[in-house]
Amino acid sequence: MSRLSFTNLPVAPEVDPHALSVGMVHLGIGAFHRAHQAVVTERAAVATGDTRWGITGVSQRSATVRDQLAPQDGLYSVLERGLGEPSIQVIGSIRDVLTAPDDPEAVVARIADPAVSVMTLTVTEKGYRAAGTGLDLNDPEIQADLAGRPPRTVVGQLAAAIARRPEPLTIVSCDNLVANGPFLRKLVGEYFEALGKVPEVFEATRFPASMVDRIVPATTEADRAEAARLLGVRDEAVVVAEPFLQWVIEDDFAGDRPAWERGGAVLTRDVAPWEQAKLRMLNASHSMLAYLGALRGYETIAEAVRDEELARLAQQLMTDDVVPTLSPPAGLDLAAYGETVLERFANPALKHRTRQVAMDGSVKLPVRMLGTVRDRLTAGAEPRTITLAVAAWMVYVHQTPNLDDPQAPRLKSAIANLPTTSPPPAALVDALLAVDSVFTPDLRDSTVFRDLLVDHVAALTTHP
Ligand SMILES: NC(=O)c1ccc[n+]([C@@H]2O[C@H](COP(=O)([O-])OP(=O)(O)OC[C@H]3O[C@@H](n4cnc5c(N)ncnc54)[C@H](O)[C@@H]3O)[C@@H](O)[C@H]2O)c1
Ligand SMILES: O=P(O)(O)OC[C@@H](O)[C@@H](O)[C@H](O)[C@H](O)CO
Repeated sequence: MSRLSFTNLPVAPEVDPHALSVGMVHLGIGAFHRAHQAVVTERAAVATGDTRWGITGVSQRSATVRDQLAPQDGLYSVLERGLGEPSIQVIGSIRDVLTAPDDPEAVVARIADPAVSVMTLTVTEKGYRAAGTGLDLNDPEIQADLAGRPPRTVVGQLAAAIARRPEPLTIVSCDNLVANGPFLRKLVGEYFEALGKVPEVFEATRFPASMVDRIVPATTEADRAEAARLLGVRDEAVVVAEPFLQWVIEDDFAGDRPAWERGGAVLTRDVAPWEQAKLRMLNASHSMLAYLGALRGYETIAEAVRDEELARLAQQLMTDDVVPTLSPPAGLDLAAYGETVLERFANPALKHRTRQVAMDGSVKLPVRMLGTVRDRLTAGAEPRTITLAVAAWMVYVHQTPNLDDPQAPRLKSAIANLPTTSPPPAALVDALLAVDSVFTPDLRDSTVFRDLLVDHVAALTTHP
């Protein structure tokens, strides 16, 4: 079967890719960007006729996405799976792909290009190379960038490009992090300080916060086969997504940008209440279903949420523990939001693997769960259900042989002395609570939190 390309185009994208010039760079061209920001950017171009916002995608680690997209002239499709028949749309907004490991200098040069005024990134939590609330200056890759090689880390790439630009840039983080924009600004600022030189243009560089939402599981061979059936040509770069799409962006830009609001995004002065509601409700319950679901042997989130006990616990996590910590933005009904989240998780066509959502727990827990635990403890409450989610992560860390986590060696060494079956619950809890890159001293010292963890770990290991 022939391959999707300009000459094999069964369904044309809504935008004419030939007409687009590159005005935007994206770091971390994984599945999510292709199903989210690239789609909104294309819709904005269609709505306005503005042709300046073609995208250069940057593959940060492997050349896989470049090798998928290059033979397809950058074209790919989004396979949308709701409750009815799937639909498919070809997207043309990504105009080229650079691979950072092959040519780090080209990445910096493209971000520094005066035609580029805005960029986005989705490089996962670990891509920020933070330790606690600051840049991890002990990270060997950060040290190598600081020593002057063509930068390979995200923060190093951004700093090098910012320093080269006469005009300030706007950098929009689209990762699931608390105050993602300001956090990234702090990391880049610390990098410049470590270099001993903060360029003047940094002051005017903007890092708006943004809340992103669309469930986009990793693409499988079955997805590629379905895309081929629907398109009549093969698309190696297809991404699968649910119909729901939300992007709330802080309206703080240094220069020109795509009219994202015309593509469905919301521009606002304060993203924090949106972001907090999403991370604490959706992402925390997602992770809880992933850990409890994986422990019960469920392959996908949809299977896990069809287990009535797990669905009840996810609901309880949101209503009992999370909602009391939130100040929702005007117009967001938290009870209805929680219902919608569970309905979205139940979408059987998505096949989001529990093990995919469960990965990188050491960097996800602090963002998704531990803020809620802290707020409830401070309020004198017993955060029972959210602590069950943390306990499930602990048992998962213990039971999973090839743990997919940037801190796997540290976590596994913390529990190395425990028996591989039926570890004493208190010993497992104390060993993992002592990992100070995950748990801050206030949480480590809370007897309420520890006792709840021990109870839950005991229950999970005896009656999973
Ligand atoms: N997939 C979703 O449903 C979804 C929804 C909302 C937000 N997000 C955000 O997008 C991120 C990426 O999700 P995805 O589905 O595209 O995943 P993916 O695995 O398809 O892509 C991950 C991207 O991050 C890059 N990356 C990974 N580790 C890195 C590191 N150490 N340094 C630099 N870059 C690194 C990879 O090169 C790749 O481009 C998530 O971690 C999350 O923050 C995803
Ligand atoms: O993408 P990750 O691995 O950071 O997290 C897994 C999911 O919880 C997450 O991607 C959600 O699907 C997403 O945040 C929904 O908008």
